[in-house]
Amino acid sequence: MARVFVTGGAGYIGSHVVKLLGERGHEVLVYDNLSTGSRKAVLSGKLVEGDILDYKTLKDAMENFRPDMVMHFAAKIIVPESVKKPLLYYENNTCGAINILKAMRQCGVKKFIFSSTAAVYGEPDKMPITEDYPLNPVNPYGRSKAAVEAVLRDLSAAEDFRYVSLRYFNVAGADPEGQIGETKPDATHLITVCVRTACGKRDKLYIYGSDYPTRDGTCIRDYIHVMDLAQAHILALDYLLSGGESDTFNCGYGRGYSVKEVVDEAKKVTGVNFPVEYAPRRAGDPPELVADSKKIRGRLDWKPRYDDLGFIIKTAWEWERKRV
Ligand SMILES: NC(=O)c1ccc[n+]([C@@H]2O[C@H](COP(=O)([O-])OP(=O)(O)OC[C@H]3O[C@@H](n4cnc5c(N)ncnc54)[C@H](O)[C@@H]3O)[C@@H](O)[C@H]2O)c1
Ligand SMILES: O=c1ccn([C@@H]2O[C@H](COP(=O)(O)OP(=O)(O)O[C@H]3O[C@H](CO)[C@@H](O)[C@H](O)[C@H]3O)[C@@H](O)[C@H]2O)c(=O)[nH]1
Repeated sequence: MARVFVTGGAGYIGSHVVKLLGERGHEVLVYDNLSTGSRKAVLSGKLVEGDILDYKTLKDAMENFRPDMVMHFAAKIIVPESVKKPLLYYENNTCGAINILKAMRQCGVKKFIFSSTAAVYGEPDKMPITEDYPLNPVNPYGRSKAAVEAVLRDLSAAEDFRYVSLRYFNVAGADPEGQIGETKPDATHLITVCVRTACGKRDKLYIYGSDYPTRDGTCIRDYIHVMDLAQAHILALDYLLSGGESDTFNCGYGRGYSVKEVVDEAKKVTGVNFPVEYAPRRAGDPPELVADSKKIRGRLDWKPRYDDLGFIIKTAWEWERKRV
């Protein structure tokens, strides 16, 4: 049993991890400013409303809770927004993470799990992507996260501090038990947009770019079910608690779907032939991102349960209809 301080635990991914932590008997404190998260999504432990950029409130909350470990989800996450507002991203994602690491040092907390991203790789010329592929992010969001990874490597080399950095690919779907899911009204993620358009909450879906060098001209991504990702966090926690060294793992299934393939599957799963229109490319989008996931499967014994695009869309669709 561990005491886990979870920043961003009221958000989409964090809330699924918090649910699983609670089910495994871990003690949770969620620290979240509720900018995109929601109080109702926190199914286990307590919530302290605070900003990671507010050092005093952050440190006090950590000091009072005395965690064994920090899981850090709080971040700004929208690639095109990061292109328009880079300072917002560097401040929240890079400075915010440094604040947490400083508070951890002051409170004597030495274990950290970081929400990194496939966006740190940029536009690799080789698929699938292994963890040792050189980092060359092509947008401020990816750079704001790659900067944190550099800090983590240096800190781990210099001090008694160990971390796991999980590089998520495209996270989608919802809790199969239907308790939580994506709630952000302005969510931009493809599968969320598909099911919201199928529900009639949006008029149409735009496919951004049809001239990429891919099999059908639309971007390819590796979509991972949010509950399989949550399970990866539990394994990373066990790994660090049992003395594991600092390490980095891709979180994806290892196969990619094009935007068009996802849209077609969403029409099939929902049974709705929702309106779709082609639009110009979106700034900052790499053509293809597919994980090589051998490392996490081998070293953490990660066994995904929901590796099925139709099932991922189905859980997102059921969640979306329930909250109509
Ligand atoms: N969704 C994806 O596909 C994806 C892919 C790769 C990486 N990630 C990473 O996963 C993490 C969680 O993403 P998500 O999809 O759940 O996003 P989200 O917006 O649903 O969750 C982020 C949470 O952090 C909180 N937050 C943001 N800034 C904060 C601040 N300054 N202080 C305190 N709380 C703050 C928000 O209120 C929210 O609850 C992020 O670090 C993101 O970069 C997400
Ligand atoms: O309405 C839409 C929404 C998305 N897309 C396309 O679908 C693909 C996936 O886009 P999206 O679901 O917005 O995810 P990404 O931009 O790939 O980024 C997500 O996945 C990254 C990891 O791959 C994470 O780092 C980011 O936080 C997360 O937002 C991209 O080609 C988009 O251009 C559309 O064509 N229409």
